Amino acid sequence: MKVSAMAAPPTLLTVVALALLDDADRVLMQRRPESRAHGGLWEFPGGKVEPGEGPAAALVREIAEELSITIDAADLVPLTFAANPEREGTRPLVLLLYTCRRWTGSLVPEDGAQLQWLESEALSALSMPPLDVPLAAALRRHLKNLP
Ligand SMILES: Nc1nc2c([nH]c(=O)n2[C@H]2C[C@H](O)[C@@H](COP(=O)(O)OP(=O)(O)OP(=O)(O)O)O2)c(=O)[nH]1
Repeated sequence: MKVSAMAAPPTLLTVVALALLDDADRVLMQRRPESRAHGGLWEFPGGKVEPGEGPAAALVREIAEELSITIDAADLVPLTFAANPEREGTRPLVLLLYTCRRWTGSLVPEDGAQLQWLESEALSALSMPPLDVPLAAALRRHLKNLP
């Protein structure tokens, strides 16, 4: 097929997510407002990278918006990623997970959202959006020094 006859390919959507860790290796999880997509599910806070934005800058911005705290891009450590199944007609998406152990300010959830600090063992009991599930499993392995 000629390129001109093909529909414009959907561009990759990059989404960033944060495992914010406290001194006891607990992770902060966020329950999405009921009214939104994936409403009521627990996820790593974060969101979409805007055009022209880098992933670390996007995460700093999303965390300020969602949790009302300040993190420094220099404190972000990439951990792993997840991707949706690549199917024709579906926009490809990658979800990049970073860890961070430093922040300033007090945690305040967004309207309708809830926040909870959890031991990594407790993550598997949460209802999560599909791509957060493998991220949580990788975080648990990382925190337990497992392969
Ligand atoms: N965390 C997470 N995000 C996912 C998954 N699957 C999936 O399509 N997404 C998409 C939904 C959103 O477009 C984006 C997450 O960004 P976001 O948290 O800012 O989403 P949102 O609902 O607030 O924004 P919007 O899409 O309504 O504009 O990633 C998943 O399994 N986990």
